[in-house]
Amino acid sequence: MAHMGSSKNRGEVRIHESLDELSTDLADYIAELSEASVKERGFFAIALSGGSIISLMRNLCGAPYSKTVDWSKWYIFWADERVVAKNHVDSNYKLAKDHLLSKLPIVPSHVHSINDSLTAEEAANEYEFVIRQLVRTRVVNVSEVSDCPKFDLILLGMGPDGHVASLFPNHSALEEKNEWVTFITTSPKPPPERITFTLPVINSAANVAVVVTGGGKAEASQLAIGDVGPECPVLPARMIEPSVGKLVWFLDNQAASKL
Ligand SMILES: O=C1O[C@H](COP(=O)(O)O)[C@@H](O)[C@H](O)[C@H]1O
Repeated sequence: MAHMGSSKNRGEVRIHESLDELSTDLADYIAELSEASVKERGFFAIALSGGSIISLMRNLCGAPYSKTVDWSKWYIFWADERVVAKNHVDSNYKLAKDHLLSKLPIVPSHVHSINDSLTAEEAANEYEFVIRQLVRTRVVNVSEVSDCPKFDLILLGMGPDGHVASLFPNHSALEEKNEWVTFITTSPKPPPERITFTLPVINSAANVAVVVTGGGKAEASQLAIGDVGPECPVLPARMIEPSVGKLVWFLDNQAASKL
């Protein structure tokens, strides 16, 4: 049974006793948001991350979701991507394709990944252009309070250093206010070249979920969600503050052990 709570201005916090329980809750949450978005707008625009979150979404591939979710209305994006070939072991696209997308009846033309033949800067610019076209046709909604896209759901993981998407602590990409998608060539976690949604885009989403598991992330979880003093470092994960959207944290007991 998950413990639910809220942390001052840090959204809803769901703490799970096991990874199985977390996966079940995460699949239910995503399916409910999909149903609500399709009913309201006719589309479900979801941005994925790489890393551990993909295997934690595994329950979506089975019953009842294979029958109850309207997969034809899903449009897939990435909150961040490593600038490597699509068949490279480091590719977030490959990870999602191998373990999730290939098992779901998603329309291939609804899957929007980066162009892997470009430089990081070109790939970021082109990806932003693609998103702009889809905002124009309202496949991706637009924010009422910024000129940013309003994704129905952005799913994020968090590294032990508190990074989310490819927004790393003390990196200048955190300051980007104008671009929707930016690029970095100096990621402290390999591979070095990446593209990433910027904070304004993440904070304009209708829903943001951050999924964090394992004791190695307990300290960062405390700094990202807990009551901390002004002397504590402000991690990128703490900068996730949707302006009108809803923020939900999915933690296991170990990641939540210092909250
Ligand atoms: O490099 C990345 O790391 C984060 C966190 O990954 P995790 O395996 O620790 O959950 C991930 O969310 C991001 O998409 C990825 O590019």
